[in-house]
Amino acid sequence: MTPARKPTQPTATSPVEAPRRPSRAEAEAAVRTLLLWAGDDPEREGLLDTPARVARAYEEFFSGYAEDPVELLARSFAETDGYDEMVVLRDIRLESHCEHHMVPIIGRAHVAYLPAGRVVGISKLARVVEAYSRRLQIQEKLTAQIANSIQEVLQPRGVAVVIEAGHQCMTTRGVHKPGVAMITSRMLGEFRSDASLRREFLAMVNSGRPVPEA
Ligand SMILES: Nc1nc2c(ncn2[C@@H]2O[C@H](COP(=O)(O)OP(=O)(O)OP(=O)(O)O)[C@@H](O)[C@H]2O)c(=O)[nH]1
Ligand SMILES: [Zn+2]
Repeated sequence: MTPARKPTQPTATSPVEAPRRPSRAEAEAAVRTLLLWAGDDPEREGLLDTPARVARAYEEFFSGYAEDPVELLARSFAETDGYDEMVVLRDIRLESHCEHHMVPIIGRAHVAYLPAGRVVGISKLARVVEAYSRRLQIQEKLTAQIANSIQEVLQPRGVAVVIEAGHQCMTTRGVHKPGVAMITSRMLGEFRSDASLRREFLAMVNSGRPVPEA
């Protein structure tokens, strides 16, 4: 698992330092520069507090870097009377930001696993979705990270993750195509090897429904 705030890994030949986190004052100064870049006046009354507001908003949007999904999934329960059927969490609201344009990705995630003795608190699956969503992302990596972390920590017989989302970098700028859904999936273990399980999961989440507009 990649530790928080270390996007690059050192290699044997070239140790890579995690980038220094700027101070809040430096972050606010950067927002003032962007306000000027947008063509406005950061000194006018309506914008005076905006750099501080944006810094606070970033703390919220990107709080996932400080979350450790392994910790979130660490507590599991074995008293299930042998329950070994699929557990599905459907329609988990997903709010992320695209790493290319830093604009919202809005959608929903569907997460399933096949317990192997132990089950996890269902809110923890939604928390794992949040921990990875509240970072700069591309949807493929987000989907894989959610599935991989559940597989690694819980070690179930299989994990399935589907994400359906709209990307505001495609709706409010650039190619301007509203209503386009990006759908990604990651199937591990028995979900990957057993087509009928996969179909059962996909039927449960009914992934063809309209995606929320970005
Ligand atoms: N695969 C993938 N691409 C994404 C995702 N989010 C945004 N993109 C795309 O990332 C690409 C970045 O392409 P660039 O050509 O470097 O950027 P750009 O000039 O702003 O591209 P346009 O969006 O086409 O204007 C764009 O095609 C985006 O649509 C994602 O989650 N996954
Ligand atoms: Zn983008």
